[in-house]
Amino acid sequence: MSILIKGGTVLSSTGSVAADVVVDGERVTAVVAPDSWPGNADTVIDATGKYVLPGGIDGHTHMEMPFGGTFSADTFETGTTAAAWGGTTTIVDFAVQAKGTSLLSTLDKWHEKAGGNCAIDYGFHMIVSDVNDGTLKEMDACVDAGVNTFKMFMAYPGVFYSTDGEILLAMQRARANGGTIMMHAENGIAIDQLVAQAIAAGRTDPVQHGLTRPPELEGEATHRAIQLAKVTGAPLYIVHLSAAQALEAVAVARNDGQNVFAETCPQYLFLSIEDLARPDFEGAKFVASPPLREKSHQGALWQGLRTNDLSVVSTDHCPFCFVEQKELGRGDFSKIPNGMPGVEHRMDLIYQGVVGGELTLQRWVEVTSTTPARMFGLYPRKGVIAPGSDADIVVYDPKATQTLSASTHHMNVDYSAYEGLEITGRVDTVLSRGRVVLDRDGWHGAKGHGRFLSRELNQYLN
Ligand SMILES: NC(=O)NCCC(=O)O
Ligand SMILES: [Zn+2]
Ligand SMILES: [Zn+2]
Repeated sequence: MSILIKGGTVLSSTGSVAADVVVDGERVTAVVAPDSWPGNADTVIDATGKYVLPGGIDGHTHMEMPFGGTFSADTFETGTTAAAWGGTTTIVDFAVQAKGTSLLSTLDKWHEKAGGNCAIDYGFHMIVSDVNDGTLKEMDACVDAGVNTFKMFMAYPGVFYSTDGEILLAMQRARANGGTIMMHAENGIAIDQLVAQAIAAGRTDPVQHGLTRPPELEGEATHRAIQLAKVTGAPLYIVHLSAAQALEAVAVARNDGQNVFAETCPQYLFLSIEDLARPDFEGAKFVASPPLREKSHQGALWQGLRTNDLSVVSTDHCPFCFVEQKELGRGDFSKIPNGMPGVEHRMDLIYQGVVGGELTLQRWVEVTSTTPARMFGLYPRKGVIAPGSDADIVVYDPKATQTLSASTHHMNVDYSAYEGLEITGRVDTVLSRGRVVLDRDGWHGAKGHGRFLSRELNQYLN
């Protein structure tokens, strides 16, 4: 089955060019000057006036994640389908080690959950929540199994939290086996005290979630994680960075030549603590950790994306329904399941940065696709349109407009964090490994099309 995508502007992280793209089977076979391909394709996609870009890679999602006594609402099927609707053709989700269990049994469990259910390709990171001799040894086996990124938590004492000593041990192991430690950097010990004080004083509304997790405690934890990484020589990737103080710590380390990388998420660029403060428990829709910040942080984050101190935009997609799930924390904000939906809107929202002059087109592609591909060991199979690459391709209409809404999105969650937001740009057609999974006629994908990606090591280091 061959496909010719003709008449479009092909984007990469380094430039844009008028070109036609030829796909044969699952791969790109040629990128040629307009109208120069002599062959006859089975299917021709007219991309006139549109961008043709490598499919998005969302390196931070949580499908069916156990959290706070419930599970995030998207299954691997619904979540990967929604991702594709938004122009994302690869996700890297998190397998979650429960305390007292092994990493390899955890990995088996996540393979069972995702296998045969994903509409697009997927990989796994491993959440390490129980550091012991067995776990440390198993980290090597995870690397061999293509899961070489290990998320640890300085937040959530009693749940996912690791002590500084445990983090140090895991970093030493990652230093030895080529893995990368991903860090949820918030000072959970201090935060828990602030949370207990708020509850005792009767301050129980969702906005307290933000007020008890001040940006200084993200900045402090980020700095501490960076120092532990420096002592051990391990590479470090800060996940869901939200605060200017944390960005400053990352920038200092990078200027020093340390292998520290960071991602932010659309919610920190577009939403704020004012959303957490919405009345009638509406703020619960916006409870995620780190919390939404004052708007003053947003300019620093956009700047960080330009300077590459923030190299990746992921979503931290972790949806919980407002009715039934967020409800668990009515009367006690600390019981609201942490997380927000977003996997469907990342490409569109970051494109607003292009529309608004914050980012170039090339940088849009770089932070949403090419850098995640390199960071998570998938390049050049993913993250670029070039001969030999997987034909994960998005045809994007830069002039179309759309209004984001729960009534039209495809995520399995009963609200949109961006309800009513009018934006410019829209996904037109998406190919996943050469299969047109959606176009203007609708959905043509299928659960089970997505394959597990055994990933190479971080390509910025190896
Ligand atoms: N971010 C969040 O609130 N929920 C998902 C788990 C995590 O990434 O910490
Ligand atoms: Zn986290
Ligand atoms: Zn997360």
